[in-house]
Amino acid sequence: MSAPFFLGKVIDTIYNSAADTDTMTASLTSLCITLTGVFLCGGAANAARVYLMQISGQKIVRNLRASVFSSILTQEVAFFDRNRTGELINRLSADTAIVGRSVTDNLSDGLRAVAQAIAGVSMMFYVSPSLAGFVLMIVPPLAILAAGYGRYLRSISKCTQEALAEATQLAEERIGNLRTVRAFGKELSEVSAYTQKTDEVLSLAKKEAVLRAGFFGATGLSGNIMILSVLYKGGLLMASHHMTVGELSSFLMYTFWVGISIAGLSSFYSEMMKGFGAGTRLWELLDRKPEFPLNEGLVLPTDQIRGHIEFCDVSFAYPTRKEASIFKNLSLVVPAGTVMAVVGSSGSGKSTMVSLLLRLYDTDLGNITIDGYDIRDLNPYWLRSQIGTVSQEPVLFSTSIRENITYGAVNPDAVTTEEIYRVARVANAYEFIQAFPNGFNTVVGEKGILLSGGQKQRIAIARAFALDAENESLVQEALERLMDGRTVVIIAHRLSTIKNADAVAVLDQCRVAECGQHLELLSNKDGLFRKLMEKQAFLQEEHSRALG
Ligand SMILES: Nc1ncnc2c1ncn2[C@@H]1O[C@H](COP(=O)(O)OP(=O)(O)OP(=O)(O)O)[C@@H](O)[C@H]1O
Repeated sequence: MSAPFFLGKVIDTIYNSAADTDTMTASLTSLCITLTGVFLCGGAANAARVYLMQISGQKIVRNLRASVFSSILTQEVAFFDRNRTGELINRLSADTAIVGRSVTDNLSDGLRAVAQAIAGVSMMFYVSPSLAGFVLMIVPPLAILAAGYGRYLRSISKCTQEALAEATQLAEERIGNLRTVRAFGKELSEVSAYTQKTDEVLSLAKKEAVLRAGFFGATGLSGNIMILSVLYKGGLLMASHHMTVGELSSFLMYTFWVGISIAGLSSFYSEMMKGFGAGTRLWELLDRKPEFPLNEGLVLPTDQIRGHIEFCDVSFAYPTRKEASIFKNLSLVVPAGTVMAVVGSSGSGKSTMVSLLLRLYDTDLGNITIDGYDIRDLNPYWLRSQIGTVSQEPVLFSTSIRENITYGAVNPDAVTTEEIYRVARVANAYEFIQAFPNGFNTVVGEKGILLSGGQKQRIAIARAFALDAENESLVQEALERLMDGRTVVIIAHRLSTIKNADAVAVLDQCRVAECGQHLELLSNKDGLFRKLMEKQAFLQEEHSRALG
């Protein structure tokens, strides 16, 4: 007996031999045994399917997260001027989770629904091709409806993720800067701003719910239409003796089965479209090629580097503000082994010079050379590893002091405790670190918030030392040791720092307006440097008067 007819034949037997109790009992028993067997096998197969899909789905999510994170970290710095942290974090956590869900539970349930639908439809065709053809006429309009619904759901899902990203961005920024929010007493207004953002998410969720309800209603209705058409057309076929009661009953069962599969399929389809919507933003990020490479280009032998820096006719504007020129034909020479102090009014481009030297951005015109090599030909990763940076506001990570110091090393795991102690001593940081109850294992808090400004700077100096393995005067002394035997560019505000420099460059009007030794520049009464220093002396005087 062929399989698709099995149930039909069983029903026919039961129907035809209703009077024959023995045959009926035998038939019912065989039906029960068969169904039990099917259930047991189905149970085991189901368990295996769910387990395998879960594991492979989680692996997909893990790989997706790692690829997205790697893609984010390799983008050029200008990318981060355009994309905000909270939004990127949202892509990494929420978007990947949605895509993950659509490829784990959902894909597994979807595959089962597809298999069930294929089996059911094949059975229907096997039992009665003409009836199956008639009943399945509902499929083309349903497919058109599904296509429209899918497209709309995808765009709603994308909008929802974007709204959610904005809410996350707001939360991330305000929580990260809670001290400022509190200082200005803005807690309540920030809460209402956040609620407003999440309201957008809610209204999109409502739209999605309406859409989903409509689609699910339509698929449910199509199931009912299929049953009704089986009863109608099947009834006619039976009346004209083209179908037996058993065949019609089994056909009806397969139709139910296909109806249930369609409900499962529509749920799968909805989740998949939602996943696609969230995924669009992820694929954009994954496919994005950084504007310049991270680890390609010339690597010079370390013993050949002298550190002669030249800015030649450099013109530059930030990519996000192309119309505002920062430099126009700026030229500056910093001879190897010398200390150059760069001064200028606020916003004149001092930090920008350092960003260009580190090749965080490329110049628009002109070039920057180190020992005659254009930095665009050098491997950026290697270039940065040759430059130690100590910032006025050093950024520490919320790990231990030990980890923050070794972060500067090429291979942090290889740095010994003795080396860490040595660099900490040179940076004048050893004493205060050891005074903490947990010493070098003290966790510094987010962005080093649990330390004072001077302590943060000294740890940053130790970190810059690790590269090659209570206050201003200590920082200054530590800096002097760091500068020994190197070419140094200092962005200086204080005369005390400028005094120790071999030369001073004054930035003004997008170029180097004055350059020379500080005494020489000071002697020029109408010079910019003189004016800047007079202003600073005046401000310092004001400041001490206000304090005292
Ligand atoms: N990432 C950026 N995108 C767009 N514009 C920027 C960016 N960073 C700085 N700028 C602008 O470039 C100009 C120079 O900034 P820069 O930080 O180099 O000045 P600075 O001389 O170091 O200032 P300060 O003494 O106040 O620290 C400023 O007008 C600033 O607004």
